[in-house]
Amino acid sequence: MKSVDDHLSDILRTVRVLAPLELELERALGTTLAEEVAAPVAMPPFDNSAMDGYAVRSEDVADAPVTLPVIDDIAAGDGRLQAIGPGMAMRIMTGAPLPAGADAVVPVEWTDGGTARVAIGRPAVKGNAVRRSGEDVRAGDVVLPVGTPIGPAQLGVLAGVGRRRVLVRPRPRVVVISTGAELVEPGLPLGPGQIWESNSFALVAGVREAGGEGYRAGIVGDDAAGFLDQLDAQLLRADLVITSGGVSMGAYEPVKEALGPLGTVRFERVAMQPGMPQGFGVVGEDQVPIFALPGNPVSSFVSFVLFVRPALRKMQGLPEGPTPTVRAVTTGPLRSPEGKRSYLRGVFGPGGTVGPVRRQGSHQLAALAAANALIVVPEDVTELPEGTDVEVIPL
Ligand SMILES: Nc1nc2c(c(=O)[nH]1)N[C@H]1C(S)=C(S)[C@@H](COP(=O)(O)OP(=O)(O)OC[C@H]3O[C@@H](n4cnc5c(N)ncnc54)[C@H](O)[C@@H]3O)O[C@H]1N2
Ligand code: MOO
Repeated sequence: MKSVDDHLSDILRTVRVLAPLELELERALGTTLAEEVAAPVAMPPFDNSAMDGYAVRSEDVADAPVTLPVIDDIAAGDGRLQAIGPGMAMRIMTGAPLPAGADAVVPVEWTDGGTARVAIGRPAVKGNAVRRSGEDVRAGDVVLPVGTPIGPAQLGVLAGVGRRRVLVRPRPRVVVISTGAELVEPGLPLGPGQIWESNSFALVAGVREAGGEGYRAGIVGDDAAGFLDQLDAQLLRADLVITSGGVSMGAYEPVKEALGPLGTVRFERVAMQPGMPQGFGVVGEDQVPIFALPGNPVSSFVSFVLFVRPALRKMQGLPEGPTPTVRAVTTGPLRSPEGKRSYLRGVFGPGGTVGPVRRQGSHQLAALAAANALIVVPEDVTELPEGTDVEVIPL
């Protein structure tokens, strides 16, 4: 059987980072920066007041209390300003440009608030309540390097340095196709032998959380030709395809049947539990990567976390590597099949502990939903006593 690490290496070797795209700022949230962004001018672009108060020359208020004539009012946004001479004050608002000659702002709270003359109660030192030009960023400074994930604060600084459009690695568009004649859309009544389709909901949500755009392409029955038609139609809009079901050893395995003969998708047994049967390769003229995940709900979910999420990160230009883990100490004994790496569903407890949930079957979706972690048990370990230090993937 192939190891989990080898399978992930093959995937990351095949998957390519998406071509960059220029987007309006409003559409850039969740993408990754594909250019270095520098400030075209200093930020702030001019010296300005940090408070509402009075612009003064600090030497004129050094012996406060003093009273000075107020010769002008400066609001934020005011353009051309007269300079301030010795012994004068100007009323100034937060964000308004500091007039030439002034080197300090006296907050209004230290004064009588006068408009023609102002009584200043205490001295303000040079630079008091003044925000200097370039104090945030100097002209030409890089504010965001290539590869930065764009969140709210990064969007803020892009706009703050005057950008309207930005070059990014776009969100990967991912189509999820579920296969299985037994599957029914949730919300519709179940007939005999049927279950509600759930994998595509979890997978699309996982794609979105990982920074992609996920689309459910609906359910395909156990018919290879029908599956290929659906795949063909979906390839037009997909950077990546995920299928679930139809990859094991049964008599009706439409995904394996349809993709196997293409020769570009390999179906393998990976030494892991759950998620042993895995298909991966490329399809179509554009060599779109395709993951053929096993149908058991926990298996498809765990496969997503281990294999699809790292692929999506690479496509977005984010740092490559396996899904990160943390350490925790087990609160109960664990069992694992020999020769397979297990990903047991668990719950983090207080103080860095983790315990397995009670039901560990690949079909036990409710137990997965009750877990918040996958406990990793290495291939060569079959039993672990309580109190063992283990690797854990937070969910
Ligand atoms: N003889 C063998 N049988 C099986 C083997 C094996 O090695 N030899 N492997 C088992 C393992 S492990 C897994 S995992 C599954 C994988 O099966 P498939 O990928 O072919 O998936 P299906 O047979 O279509 O479905 C499996 C199971 O999951 C349910 N399912 C499928 N799709 C969905 C969905 N979208 N939403 C909810 N539930 C879904 C389906 O009803 C089945 O119960 O094969 C084992 N068998
Ligand atoms: O390996 Mo399968 O994925 O147990 O259920």
